Amino acid sequence: MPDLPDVLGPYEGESLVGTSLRTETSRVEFWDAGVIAVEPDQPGNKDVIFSCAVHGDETAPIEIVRDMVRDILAGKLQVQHRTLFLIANPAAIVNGTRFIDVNMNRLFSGAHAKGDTPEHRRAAKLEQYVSRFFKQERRYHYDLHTAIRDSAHEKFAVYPFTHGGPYKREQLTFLAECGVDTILLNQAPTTTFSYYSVREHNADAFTVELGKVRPFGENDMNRFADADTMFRKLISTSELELPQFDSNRHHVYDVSRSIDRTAEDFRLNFADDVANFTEFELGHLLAVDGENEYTVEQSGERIIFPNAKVALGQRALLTVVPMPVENLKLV
Ligand SMILES: O=C(O)CCC(=O)N[C@@H](CCC(=O)O)C(=O)O
Ligand SMILES: [Zn+2]
Repeated sequence: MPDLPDVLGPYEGESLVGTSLRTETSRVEFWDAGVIAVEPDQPGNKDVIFSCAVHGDETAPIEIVRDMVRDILAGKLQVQHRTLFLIANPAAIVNGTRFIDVNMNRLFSGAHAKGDTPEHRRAAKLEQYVSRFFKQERRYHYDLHTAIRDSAHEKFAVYPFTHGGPYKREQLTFLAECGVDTILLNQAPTTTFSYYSVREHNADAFTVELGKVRPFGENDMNRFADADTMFRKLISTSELELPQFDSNRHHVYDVSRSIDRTAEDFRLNFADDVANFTEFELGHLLAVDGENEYTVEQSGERIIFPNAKVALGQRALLTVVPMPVENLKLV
């Protein structure tokens, strides 16, 4: 792994914290290590957050964010809307691991108050930065990730629980333009970063999975070109022009079950190289959690985010079922 300064540039370094720099059209403020706010002199009406490295080994989103920040500072990307970049867990990046002590993406919406690890403290601060940043009515937060496994749908987004509210055509179209053609509808509150921004700040927020986890230097950045182009357009264009919503562009899955690891002897009944969105036959044994066996209950049920190594009490597997786009309540 390259040294941290090579990865994040000087923007992560303590030296800049509390200072700001000017570009031709905006002020760039360094609120904390990896917390960079861009305040255009004449801001448009959107507040946009891009976060990365909630999981420290998910490197492609870090490179995407780093390059946007570099280009803003070099005057190559002129920002029209207030934008906050969050490099969520710099310590885990340095460590080259998903996290130092605990999975940070289970610590939002106040869950950070139940512990005192570096991740707990950082999640609390990230919430404060988001609260300090969001001011205007139109709020967006794209929390960028890459997944541990291969995936039948390379790019997908988790649409956090809407509590019965409608799903937004504009957001589905924006994501599709980013190459994210698959959406998982979460059906319960979670302690993820994206749900926090939805629930606490009424933002359009998503966990966006852009590909597979790879070490620095091994990402084929061409695979992220559409996402990168759209992210840049979003913050540099006063009103983004999107194509008409087209239901044929989207694959939608409803989260059916969330299976937690509750026992030491938890195992998945499929190989490590089985990809996300793989479908199993009705009755197929998916996981064994101590005395409990989890089998496929619905035809078309597929697995997503399987991880037998999660801490006790955490989600080890989701199952999803396809949902016709026509069944969605859209606005
Ligand atoms: O690839 C995996 O197994 C994990 C990928 C990952 O980190 N996913 C997020 C999803 C968050 C959400 O449900 O919104 C996570 O598990 O934190
Ligand atoms: Zn992740």
